[in-house]
Amino acid sequence: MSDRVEIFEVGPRDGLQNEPEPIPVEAKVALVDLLSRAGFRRIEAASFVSPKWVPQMASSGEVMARIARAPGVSYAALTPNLKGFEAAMAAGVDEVAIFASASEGFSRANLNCSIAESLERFAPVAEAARARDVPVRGYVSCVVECPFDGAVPPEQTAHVAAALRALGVYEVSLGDTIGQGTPEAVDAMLASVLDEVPANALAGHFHDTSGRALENVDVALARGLRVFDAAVGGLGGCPYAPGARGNVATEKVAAHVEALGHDTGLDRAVLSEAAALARTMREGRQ
Ligand SMILES: CC(C)(COP(=O)([O-])OP(=O)([O-])OC[C@H]1O[C@@H](n2cnc3c(N)ncnc32)[C@H](O)[C@@H]1OP(=O)([O-])[O-])[C@@H](O)C(=O)NCCC(=O)NCCSC(=O)C[C@@](C)(O)CC(=O)[O-]
Repeated sequence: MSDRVEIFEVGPRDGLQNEPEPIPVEAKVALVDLLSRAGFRRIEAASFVSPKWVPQMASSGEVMARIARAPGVSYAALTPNLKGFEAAMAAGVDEVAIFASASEGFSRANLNCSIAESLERFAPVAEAARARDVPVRGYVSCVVECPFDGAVPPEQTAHVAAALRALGVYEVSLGDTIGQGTPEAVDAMLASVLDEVPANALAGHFHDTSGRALENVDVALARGLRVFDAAVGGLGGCPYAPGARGNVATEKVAAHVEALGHDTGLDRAVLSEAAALARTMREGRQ
């Protein structure tokens, strides 16, 4: 078996957004530039959210202005509303992401509104993106477990994934935001989501809080998913999800899926360099 597995690199955004001390723009740019040489097709480099909510991402425009864009790489950013979308366009972002939650508790904590209200807010973003021919990705957070509401029923995740698809997202990334998903729970969730969205329009986004991320990658591979979000060096966490730790490390996922016979198209030597840089960014505060 040698089919392609794509790793969508989220380190510069999901990885760094939770860092408590401001990281200098030069360091963020150096990380993105290194990742640009590693062979990713897509790198989430920025987030145009309220700086009051996520101060670390306030420098996103500057980061986008200073990175050396590699041909063929799509540089992505989160955009929770039209204000974020316009800022992302001004910064030259190639694709945007809207992000909903499968649980009401996390939706309130992360976006200050209900799931239904968040979907209403995303509609004009999706419409504006369509008008400009900008691809839109969708995230669903807390797909199996929520730090506020507990276990999330699979149908609830499927409902939100379907709603994002209906808004026109080309891919729905399913987030085990706090990394508490067991392989059984992830499998049940995927079975339900696959009734609504085909595997080739889904991505797995696993945090490694409980050390089960690779098992969950295996479950998702068996269900036909071929895209996984990961953060180089295992950076990460979500400021509005208590207990959320790092995203699964990119180099770990790459080694794992390559050992299973999949091709990632990544340069593992450059990836190691990027992981070392990511670790120094995190260790800067230890
Ligand atoms: C959605 C809001 C804005 C609502 O926040 P709000 O306070 O309800 O909204 P508001 O409209 O009243 O705005 C408050 C202030 O923010 C400003 N503002 C408003 N929007 C923007 C914007 N786009 N860019 C810059 N500024 C903005 C706005 O202008 C105003 O400024 P003020 O008048 O007070 O000076 C807020 O809740 C927010 O920014 N939330 C984002 C939280 C976030 O980024 N969380 C982390 C990302 S999600 C995640 O990590 C999960 C994921 C995707 O990785 C998958 C997984 O693992 O599950």
